[in-house]
Amino acid sequence: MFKILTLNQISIKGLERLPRNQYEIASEFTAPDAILLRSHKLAPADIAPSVKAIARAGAGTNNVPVADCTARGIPVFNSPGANANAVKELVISGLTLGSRGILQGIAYVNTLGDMKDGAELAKLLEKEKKRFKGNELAGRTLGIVGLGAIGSLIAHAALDLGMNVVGYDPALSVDAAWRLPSAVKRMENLGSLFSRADYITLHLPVLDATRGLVNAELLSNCKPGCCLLNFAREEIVNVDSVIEALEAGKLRQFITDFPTPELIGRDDVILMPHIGASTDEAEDNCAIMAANQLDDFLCNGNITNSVNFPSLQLERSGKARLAVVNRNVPKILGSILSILADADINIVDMLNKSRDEIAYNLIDVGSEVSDALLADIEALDGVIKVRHI
Ligand SMILES: NC(=O)c1ccc[n+]([C@@H]2O[C@H](COP(=O)([O-])OP(=O)(O)OC[C@H]3O[C@@H](n4cnc5c(N)ncnc54)[C@H](O)[C@@H]3O)[C@@H](O)[C@H]2O)c1
Ligand SMILES: O=C(O)[C@H](O)COP(=O)(O)O
Repeated sequence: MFKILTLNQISIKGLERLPRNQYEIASEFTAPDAILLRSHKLAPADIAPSVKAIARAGAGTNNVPVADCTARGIPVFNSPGANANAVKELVISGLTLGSRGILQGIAYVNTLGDMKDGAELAKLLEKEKKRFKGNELAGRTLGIVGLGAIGSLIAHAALDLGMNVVGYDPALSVDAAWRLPSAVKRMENLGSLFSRADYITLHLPVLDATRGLVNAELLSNCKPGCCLLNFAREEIVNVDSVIEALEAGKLRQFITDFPTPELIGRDDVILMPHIGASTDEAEDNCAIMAANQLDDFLCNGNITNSVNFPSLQLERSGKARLAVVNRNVPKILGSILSILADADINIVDMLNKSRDEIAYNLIDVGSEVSDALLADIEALDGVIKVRHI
């Protein structure tokens, strides 16, 4: 029986992927086998020694201490693309809210509750509506920073709205490049994107290299009247620089899913409470993907969509399976295989892959493996974790 610790509310459709005869699921456990979470901020000390895997039902894993998990031999999974459509739809709403006086118009109408004469009300609204006039998106240029799962969906939607689209992504994967519409113009650097766009939307992860990326220097490139949207992460944008750019008229509006105190109450800012992925569909998709990946790892040792481990799947064969995590240095695999050979244990199938500083091995053997032999493998210099599945 595996114990799964949930640190956020996880969609029931995902939890149903973890059958009750194999899994106990609760929000409190002292020695869980795995952690399933969304945006809960996890500290290294919160990860019990019993934890074998962590699954983030969502895209960003900046709330998980990934480097610490790698050092401890714990794979961290996420759900790439599973909430991308939800974010795309909210960004399209952001674009329309940023181009017309929609929120201001709604707020104005709501002040008129005392007017009881319908004809008078209609006359007043016809007189006042010019205050809420805006501009169309068609013909304007949208700059997309980060052209992965979300950025590429937004590129398609913006082109459908008649916008021109320019994009920047220095780490674009081949798969992501295939998904991009050919009409997206590739920008060589962020400065060029910022100087061309009427609207700029951010869809990149927070990393050491992207923290504070949108700063005063970059914002100085903006066309006056530009509108910036941040549905990626708070840390990517320097809020003081954004406020200065708003006050200098460099930016007309800032629309974000990550409010900070100094932004609240400003007329030139639209704040949402981190609801980019808050749809039934996205919550179900993310939870199902995360739970399936966790199940396949705990039951078979297979790894799909990990942010720190290599991707690796091996059909089950033989009597038992060993899953071994070790430092990615020569000779360790040879030492593991020698221990098995000395114990007369035949290897039926095996797969070994590495990613950065760690290597991961699935070894199917023809006979049962004793606890003493597992302890010998675990005691090898450079071996981080051994599981007998
Ligand atoms: N508001 C929300 O609720 C919400 C929901 C989902 C995701 N997000 C955030 O959006 C981010 C992107 O999500 P995704 O699903 O599109 O991820 P993704 O991994 O599919 O795409 C991210 C893209 O950013 C690119 N990138 C990396 N560094 C870059 C840089 N310096 N400049 C430009 N591009 C760079 C990558 O190459 C990749 O193509 C997530 O990491 C998460 O932080 C927010
Ligand atoms: O990175 C993500 O997937 C989003 O920020 C969604 O976060 P949430 O699952 O807490 O809504």
